[in-house]
Amino acid sequence: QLSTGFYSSSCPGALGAVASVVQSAVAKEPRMGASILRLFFHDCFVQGCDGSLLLDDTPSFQGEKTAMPNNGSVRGFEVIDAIKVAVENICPGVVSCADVLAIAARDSVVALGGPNWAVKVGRRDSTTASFSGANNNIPPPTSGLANLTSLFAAQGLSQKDMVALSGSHTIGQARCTNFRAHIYNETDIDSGFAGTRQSGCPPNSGSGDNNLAPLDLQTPIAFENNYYKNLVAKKGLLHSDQELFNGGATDPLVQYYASSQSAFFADFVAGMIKMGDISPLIGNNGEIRKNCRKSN
Ligand code: HEM
Ligand SMILES: [Ca+2]
Repeated sequence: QLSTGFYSSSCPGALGAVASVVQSAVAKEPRMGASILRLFFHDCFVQGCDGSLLLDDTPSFQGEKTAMPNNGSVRGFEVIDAIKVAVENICPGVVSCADVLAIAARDSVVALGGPNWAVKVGRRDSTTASFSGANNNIPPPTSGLANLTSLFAAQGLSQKDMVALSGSHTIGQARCTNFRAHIYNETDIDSGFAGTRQSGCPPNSGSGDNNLAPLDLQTPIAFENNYYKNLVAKKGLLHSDQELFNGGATDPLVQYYASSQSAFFADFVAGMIKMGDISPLIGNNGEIRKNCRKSN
């Protein structure tokens, strides 16, 4: 079972090494903090938090990177590689890639002004990945509230965890292809905001698909509760975002987080710890990869 002190004697420098690489990466490009946080989510929802997402495709191995939610979208693997090199330099063969990702996700949130918490570690790395799991388990931005709730429930996460973890969309960017239908065809959106986003995202698919817009219109590189304030103002960028405040069961929780950043931070931390507990490989299961991109 995972614990916060797992590396305290085997690699006391691990936490500091991860933090320092994350801090310089985020200083260089603040969006990287968002990208790393998302990697942890996309890892944990497929076979648990086992580093499966980090494995590269080869001619004889299909990984998760080209699955629908990841293809052309996930980023930050070079930073994970750099962290792994730094950690291998101080204690070779000790710290898993799955743990590197869990710690880096926390450090990314902290680097952008969010809450801090003690990360549970002791995960080992998978030798397998699941392309179909990545396609089926990670919610698409077209999801409605019921679908979002059931995809989180399938991972042992509650609707409250789902709403709190979605506050991650207070940082980072999304591509036009993922919010086009919401800003052109839907009515649960502030019309001024829809117009603003339409100007950077052409209406026809195939044109401007990869144009970026911030998930939080005001402060996409600061981790606070603005995401929920946006939802209350009908300024959620993704269809799935606005589903959390669209006349359904989660409206009161969104309003609560919009009014209390400390309540959001507390529930976000609880959700991150719960998500980090999804099906870890422990004991003799899995391995400690030397290179996060391939099994040993
Ligand atoms: C609730 C269901 C969720 C859906 C439907 C969803 C969907 C998406 C989509 C479509 C994007 C934009 C990707 C692109 O356009 O390339 C995105 C970005 C992002 N997501 Fe989520 N997400 C969800 C939950 C989460 C959770 C639980 C986390 C973290 C704990 C998270 C963290 C992020 C971050 C930080 C970004 C920005 C990444 C960057 O700028 O590189 N999301 N999400
Ligand atoms: Ca995984």
